[in-house]
Amino acid sequence: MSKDRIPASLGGEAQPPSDQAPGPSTRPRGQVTTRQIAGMRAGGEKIAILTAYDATFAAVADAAGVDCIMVGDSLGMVCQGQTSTVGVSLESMQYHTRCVAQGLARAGGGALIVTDLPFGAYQVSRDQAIRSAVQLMQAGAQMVKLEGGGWTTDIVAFLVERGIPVCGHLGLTPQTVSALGGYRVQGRDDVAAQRLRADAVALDQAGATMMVLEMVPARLAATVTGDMTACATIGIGAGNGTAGQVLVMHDMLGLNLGRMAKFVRNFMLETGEVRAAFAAYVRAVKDGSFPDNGLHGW
Ligand SMILES: Nc1nc(=O)c2c([nH]1)NC[C@@H]1CN(c3ccc(C(=O)N[C@@H](CCC(=O)O)C(=O)O)cc3)CN21
Ligand SMILES: CC(C)C(=O)C(=O)O
Ligand SMILES: [Mg+2]
Repeated sequence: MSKDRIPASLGGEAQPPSDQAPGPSTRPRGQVTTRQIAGMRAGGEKIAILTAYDATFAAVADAAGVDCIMVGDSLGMVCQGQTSTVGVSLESMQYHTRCVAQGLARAGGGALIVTDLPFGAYQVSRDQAIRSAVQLMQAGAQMVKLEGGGWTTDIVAFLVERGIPVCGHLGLTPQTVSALGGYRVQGRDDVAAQRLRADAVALDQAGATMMVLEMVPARLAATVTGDMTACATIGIGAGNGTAGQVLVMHDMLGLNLGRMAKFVRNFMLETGEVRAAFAAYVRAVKDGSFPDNGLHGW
């Protein structure tokens, strides 16, 4: 699906980069679909995403205009107080997905729900991956996200063929923090950059609708977002050349247990109120003013 460019008749004509901020979102009210995400990627409207883990915050983020809500396994860190995402269970992901889906249903919200497959729920086999993904879809997810390149291509294609939209995740993949040796920038040298580009193309061809690029050099993320792939690249600490952005909700509200990552902007400081902070984030992503720190020094 992601290989098919959206025809101009559906508003999918690619636009050259522009200094001018795009107008208000053309997304119709109601449920955001994978088709609309593909159209936004092709048409140049930036995709604004926040994480949420419960009904109330999900409904408030939706009302502020986020296109997707990610039920991230970061909940292990921000909700459960763990120091990594490695210990998060599939049951926890189901529970928080249900909370978010219920909140959106009750508020009449239409943001697309993307839930992380947690560590250990897709590494064993394609069988295990589809069973886990089905559990998340039945809990209310509308797309599942999994981390890694190379070896995941096969799993992504398998899920997509069976009707489960997939979001990839390359660069800093927190589930493999032990192997990576810490939460650090990825794809810096030529070999690592080439591997990331190859992984991105493979995920795109396997049918991924979206792809998170976490803590990679801005130039590399922008290259992957060019003609190389058709899927919607979503950056976090990856500059502003991606098709969209995501932040952990708590971070952009200025709330954290540990050290705040450099790529975070605290939207509470300029707004003083949660609803306004979410709205300011959506506006800043849509008009391209967040992130504003170019290469982030990496
Ligand atoms: N609250 C929260 N926000 C996140 O963005 C997040 C989570 N939790 N949990 C899952 C992963 C882990 N992530 C992280 C965790 C730490 C850094 C960090 O410490 N970055 C430093 C180091 C940079 C470097 O050494 O190159 C930074 O200053 O940005 C970044 C992303 C992103 N995800
Ligand atoms: C930050 C997003 C991309 C994520 O994976 C998470 O919240 O777990
Ligand atoms: Mg995650």
